[in-house]
Amino acid sequence: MIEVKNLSKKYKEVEVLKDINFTINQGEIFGLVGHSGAGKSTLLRLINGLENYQDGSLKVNGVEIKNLKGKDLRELRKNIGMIFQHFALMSRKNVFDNVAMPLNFWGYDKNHTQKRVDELLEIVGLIDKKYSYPSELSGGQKQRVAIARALALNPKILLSDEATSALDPNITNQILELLKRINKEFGITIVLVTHEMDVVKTIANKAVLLSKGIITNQGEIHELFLKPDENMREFLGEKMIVPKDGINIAIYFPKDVAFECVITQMARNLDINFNIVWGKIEQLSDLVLGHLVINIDPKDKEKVVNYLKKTGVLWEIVKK
Ligand SMILES: Nc1ncnc2c1ncn2[C@@H]1O[C@H](COP(=O)(O)OP(=O)(O)OP(=O)(O)O)[C@@H](O)[C@H]1O
Repeated sequence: MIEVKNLSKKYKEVEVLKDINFTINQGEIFGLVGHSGAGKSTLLRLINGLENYQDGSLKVNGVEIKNLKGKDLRELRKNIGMIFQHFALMSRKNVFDNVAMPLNFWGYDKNHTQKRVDELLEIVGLIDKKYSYPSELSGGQKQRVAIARALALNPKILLSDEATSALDPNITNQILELLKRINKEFGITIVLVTHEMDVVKTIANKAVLLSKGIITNQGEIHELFLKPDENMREFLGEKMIVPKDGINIAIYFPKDVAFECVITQMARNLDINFNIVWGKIEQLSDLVLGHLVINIDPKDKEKVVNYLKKTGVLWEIVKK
């Protein structure tokens, strides 16, 4: 659905996206994650043709975005809804008129617009606020209006630029639940830009991690979290503090063995003692992942390694 190949983007002489490659399939919730200035918003603007790129290819439904002009570009944007951190609502228009804006722009008749706006306000749970003005709404409600407006023309893709960054955690979760429901019920592909890994963890299926215009990591969410490498750990702000003595072994529990008693069984079967020196359970959108570090006596290393190889868990010896 969205295919990015060897894409590069420059602002004057500064290359802000370098050799970007990824594919987003229809119906996915895909995260573009990274620190401020990584190039996430730029990438999102390239997808809906708001900006141009110098090298490489960016195709939406097989169409090269760079080549689109005039009516074709407007048609592309009709198929792509967008929501923003600060909602971008018109303060002088009420909820109904805000949601009706795209329908009016495309010249739909009054009856269709009335019906469609009511339908959308039902979907986002705001039918009772139809005649309220943005200033009378909470942040979460404003974002719901923005979501309704973004869906007005039945887009195939919804782009979300830090849509929950201005909201508190509780409201963030409600908006993420709404986005999940929209994705499921209408099959809309969602691309979300965020600097919060929690957001991606909660709803995305796949993500790319961007750093200074380069993709450092990409894949299924559970893979990214299952065995986070240096880049992921740095992004997550995670510092593993482990003992200097002995051998530290990190064990990652994939989805199908997350709850099995690998550790206790190993202690019993091998008749050894060890310490658990670091641990974390990660709740992802629909699964739980475990990550433990054990500290063993060097004399047990071979036994433990051989045992772990047989269990099917992922593991590695932590470098000192
Ligand atoms: N219109 C522009 N002209 C020149 N440079 C720009 C322009 N827009 C963005 N940049 C630069 O491109 C780089 C990527 O910016 P971008 O906004 O895409 O990052 P981001 O990851 O979305 O960050 P943030 O979360 O802070 O918005 C930054 O170095 C930024 O200064």
